Amino acid sequence: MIEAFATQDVYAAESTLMQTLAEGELMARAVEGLIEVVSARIEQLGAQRVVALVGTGNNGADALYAVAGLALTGVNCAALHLSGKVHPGAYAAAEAAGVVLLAADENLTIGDFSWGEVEPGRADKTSPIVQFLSEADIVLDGILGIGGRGGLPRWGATWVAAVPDTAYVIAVDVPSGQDPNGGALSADGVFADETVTFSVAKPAHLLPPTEAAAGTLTFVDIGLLPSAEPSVRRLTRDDVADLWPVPTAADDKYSRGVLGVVAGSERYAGAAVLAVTSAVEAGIGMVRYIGPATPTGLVRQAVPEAVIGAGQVQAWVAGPGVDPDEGTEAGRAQRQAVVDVLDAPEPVVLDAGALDLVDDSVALRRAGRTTVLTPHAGECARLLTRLTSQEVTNSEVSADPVSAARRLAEVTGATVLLKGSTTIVVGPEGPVRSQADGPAWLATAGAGDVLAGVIGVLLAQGLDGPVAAALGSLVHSVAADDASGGGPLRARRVAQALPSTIADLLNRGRPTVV
Ligand SMILES: NC(=O)C1=CN([C@@H]2O[C@H](COP(=O)(O)OP(=O)(O)OC[C@H]3O[C@@H](n4cnc5c(N)ncnc54)[C@H](O)[C@@H]3O)[C@@H](O)[C@H]2O)[C@@H](O)CC1
Repeated sequence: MIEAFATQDVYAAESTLMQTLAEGELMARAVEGLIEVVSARIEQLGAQRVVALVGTGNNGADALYAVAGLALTGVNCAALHLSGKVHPGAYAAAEAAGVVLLAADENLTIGDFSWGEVEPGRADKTSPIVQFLSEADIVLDGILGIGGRGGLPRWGATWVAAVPDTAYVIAVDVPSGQDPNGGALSADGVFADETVTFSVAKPAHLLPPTEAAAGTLTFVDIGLLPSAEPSVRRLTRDDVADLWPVPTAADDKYSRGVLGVVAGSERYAGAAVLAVTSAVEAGIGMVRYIGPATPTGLVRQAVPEAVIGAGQVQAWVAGPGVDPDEGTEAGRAQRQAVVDVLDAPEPVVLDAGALDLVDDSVALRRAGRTTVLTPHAGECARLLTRLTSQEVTNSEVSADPVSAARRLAEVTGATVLLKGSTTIVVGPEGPVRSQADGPAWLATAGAGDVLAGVIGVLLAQGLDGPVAAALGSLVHSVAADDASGGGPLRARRVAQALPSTIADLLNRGRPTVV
């Protein structure tokens, strides 16, 4: 599991740890790890020149000490820093190691040359800053770390605008200008190829949309161990074996969980097949399917294991392919079946068409009962608009998905899984969960029906809402990765990949006995 901690908790852990260490030891560990990572990239990329952007805090000191260390091993290194506002120890080390140093003023002048007119994104080629950075193969961003607040200062934005497109950008700890605790993305902040962070992730690394600015996340262990609760959790493939329910010899099909699936309509009949297939492939004891004639016929044919009709279940999936507008008798009956599920005592996944049937009675009706809502951004915006009587747009949800998911969890009392390239899970309490494991090919019709089936299986087997949602999302994405092999995929293949994906994940790390 990857856990991200809020900056105040990281600072608290730092100060506790520093009391046990010699002065400078913690930064020395960070710098040593940073040098190791940058050296590896120099080798991999055949890089000739490394340029550090050095801010006024310890983050800048990390970057400057790192280029000093690299220069001592013969690497061609340079550093841009603010005149008079640089860590003295790091500056002395860089000077002694022969790092080429350029000091710039906060008021955007260097000597007589004013480069204050350079607009971020439209760097003036005659600017000495642009020229200084033009030869950089690797740029080490040490402008702001976890002490950064309120985006980049103007001088910092101008430095970033001068970074050549061809450079490989490594952010030290946090991409400068992006809020370390996550939040809106800053367009003139750093968009790194890689971020080297220390011991633990920060929320910006795991949460959309700032996650997009962090690039690949690399950890350097400096011994930090925050005692606070994490703000964000992300499951990894290594966690699956500990969480996924595995049957024992004492189990039968009923004890392994029975899932009720209310899915499909005349118009969206295939969704029923996908959700039921997914549940069966993900290892449910039994599926009971409820739906109109056409999807029922398809389910009978495609999934002979499914039992048609109501009966006792341990959890429900309601909504895939349910058409909220179907005016037929069968359509009305299917909507009533969804409404009945809303009142069921068992855990429930409400997806797609069922979300349109969620009104402000849901918090009361499902109080004390496990409920997982699985909207995408558009469905989340529609739900929030309806439930809060305030217009919320799709783009508002996409710009700050964490706040939107939190708000929806608050007003419904449910666990909200907000779909996206990074999927967010917010429970009624506890940390935010974030999963970003699937290939972009997974953005395909029917993928959500398969996801709902997997989460339903986990709820039927007794997992709580947030864990079922996050684990379901991870396994669904890994199955998609396995099915895709780097190319296009259809939702049915994601469902069909589930048995071998789950087997691989369960056997991961298990020693082979020959
Ligand atoms: N405390 C420690 O012992 C360690 C800290 N480490 C590094 O130290 C970093 C944190 O250092 P700091 O606490 O000095 O914080 P930063 O280096 O992130 O910068 C804080 C400085 O920038 C200023 N600042 C913040 N936002 C600004 C803005 N928008 N415009 C202009 N100035 C702004 C602050 O007033 C402060 O002077 C970590 O991210 C990490 O890189 C590592 O060396 C590990 C050990």
